[in-house]
Amino acid sequence: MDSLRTLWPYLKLHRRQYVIGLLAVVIANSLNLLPWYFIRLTIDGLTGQLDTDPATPGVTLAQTGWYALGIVAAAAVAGAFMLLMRRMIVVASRQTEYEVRRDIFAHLQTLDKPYYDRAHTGDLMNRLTGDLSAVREMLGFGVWQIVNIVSGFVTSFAVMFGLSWQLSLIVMAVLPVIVGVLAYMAQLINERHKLAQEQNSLIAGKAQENFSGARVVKGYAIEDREIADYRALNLELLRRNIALIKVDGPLRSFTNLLLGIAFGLILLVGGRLILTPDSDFTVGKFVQFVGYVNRLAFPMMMVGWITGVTQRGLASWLRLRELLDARPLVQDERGRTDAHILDVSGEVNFDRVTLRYGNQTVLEDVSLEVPAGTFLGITGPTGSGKTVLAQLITRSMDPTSGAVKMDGHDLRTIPLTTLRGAVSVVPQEPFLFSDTIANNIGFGLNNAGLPVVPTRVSVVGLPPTPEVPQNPDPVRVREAARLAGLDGDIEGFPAGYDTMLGERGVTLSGGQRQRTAIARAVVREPRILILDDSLSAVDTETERRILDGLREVSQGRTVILIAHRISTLRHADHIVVLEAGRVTEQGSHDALVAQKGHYAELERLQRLASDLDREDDPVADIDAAADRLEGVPVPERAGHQAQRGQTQPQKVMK
Ligand SMILES: Nc1ncnc2c1ncn2[C@@H]1O[C@H](COP(=O)(O)OP(=O)(O)OP(=O)(O)O)[C@@H](O)[C@H]1O
Repeated sequence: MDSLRTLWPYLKLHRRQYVIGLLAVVIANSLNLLPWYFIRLTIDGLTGQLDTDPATPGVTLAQTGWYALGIVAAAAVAGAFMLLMRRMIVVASRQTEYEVRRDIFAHLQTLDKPYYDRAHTGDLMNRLTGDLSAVREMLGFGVWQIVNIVSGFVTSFAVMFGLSWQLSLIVMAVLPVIVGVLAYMAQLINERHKLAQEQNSLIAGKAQENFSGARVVKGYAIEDREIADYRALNLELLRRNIALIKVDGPLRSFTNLLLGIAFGLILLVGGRLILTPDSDFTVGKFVQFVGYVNRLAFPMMMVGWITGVTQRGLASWLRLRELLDARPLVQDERGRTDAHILDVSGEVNFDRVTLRYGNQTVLEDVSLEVPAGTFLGITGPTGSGKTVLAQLITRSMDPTSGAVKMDGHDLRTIPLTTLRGAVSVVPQEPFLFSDTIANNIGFGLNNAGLPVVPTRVSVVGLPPTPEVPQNPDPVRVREAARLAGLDGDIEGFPAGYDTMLGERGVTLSGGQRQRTAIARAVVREPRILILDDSLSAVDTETERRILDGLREVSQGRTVILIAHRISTLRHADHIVVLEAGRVTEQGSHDALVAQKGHYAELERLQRLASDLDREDDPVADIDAAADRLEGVPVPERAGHQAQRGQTQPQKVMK
């Protein structure tokens, strides 16, 4: 019931269609009673039962012609009403499917990273396809058949009782047993269908992961294991599907037997009624009655099936509701979010921030002040909390205690659209779409001027499919590509900026992917640009070009660069070293080297490594590449003294 209530907002959009469609079903059902009536008149006429004079036939050829015409006319009109029903109910179910799909997709867009970290893509896909189809089937074919069955039973029984109450009682005695057996069967089918659906989700998830991780599978040459795993899942699906098929075997035979018994009894009692002297039960009436019983057989069989369709539809709707009811961990809150904050300058402040996942403390008592326009470097051992620190700035999650602030506003008071419009992140593992490289770079630009998509589609004729503009400003795209050091590579591609990437086009190298993601972030001209280990896959020469670009970008912007390579960080205004979630060192490159802590050790090791490399490849020499940067105007570096284990806020000076 509750699931029906939540479906109502969608159903009520199509109330009119459902009412007209259902009336059409009832009318068609009533009209379908007529042919047997005309047959009865003909038989009774032919057998002389309508005539008092046995010497002449009780029906003329002309009359038979009219009856035949009546049968054809009834069939034609009933057919027209069935067409009307399809036009109304089946179309309404398709429209509802469109609306639910549209809403779920739009809602999924509002969910955040933690949701997608937990969700299985295969399962989401399965819900959007399999479950949505099950709901559509319930709302279309299901609704139609329920009304068809109910009106079929009511109209048929009304006439059948008029013909013979004795025969009607026989049918009524057998009918509930058959319907009960079929309903039980439907329940079994439903349970087993659910098991099969769950297995389908697992299979979809496995295939999706395998396709996404194809490189890893190939790299480790574990195709055979993958095939075996998939085969096991597939076999289990087959087993569950066979169990599903097996449900109705013996039960269907049993209902057949019951029907046979019912017809036997009808023949016996009906024959006796006809043969009883002075009885008004004629052969024609008997044939008409049997015709109606036959007509009931189909809806009877459908009862079980429809129960299954309805149960499946409702269960699927509940699964879809789970998607619609999911809420992002982080969202705007009435009373807390200040809608007046429309822009931020880029100043970030961590005020005694601690973040815990369960029992694990990921960040502890982190305090940091980053004035707008700072070039901030973050380094530290793997797992020390660098990414998490950056994620707090985009409010992927909220701190367990303390506060992250921008321009003095707690992030929780800044509208998410303002915040996410102000910050661009280049993630560690960039994702590229199967689209042109220009569209991949300009991905974040096309949010304005989108076509208005109708919320409801009309029954007669559909509006044209809206064209979503896909041409981000080419000048900005080229400039971003230049800043990311990608322009040279793109010019070498077959179709330049229109080169397709991914499944339908060229495959980019790791470094090219990283630079595409950097260009994508830069093109939006964000107030705060965060690069999470985004230069790890490029050589030092390319790194130098990107850093040059970032220097240009960083004029008036805050750039936060997470990196393991000292060469990447050395010219940052301020560098923070994280260890086990705590800020253990911070200051300028020179100050940190002088401090002889973790940073200085890292610098020494990397310098030694590059000294060794230099003999083979002078370009790979990190220091040499970094030295070339000396010609680039570097803003005055942070002038404060770094302190080891500092937890008090540190002002980062430009
Ligand atoms: N969603 C999460 N749930 C639980 N733990 C998490 C989650 N995200 C991160 N962590 C944990 O937080 C810690 C810090 O992770 P983080 O990704 O910030 O490390 P990092 O310093 O960026 O490492 P790397 O240099 O390897 O990228 C790790 O121990 C990680 O396992």
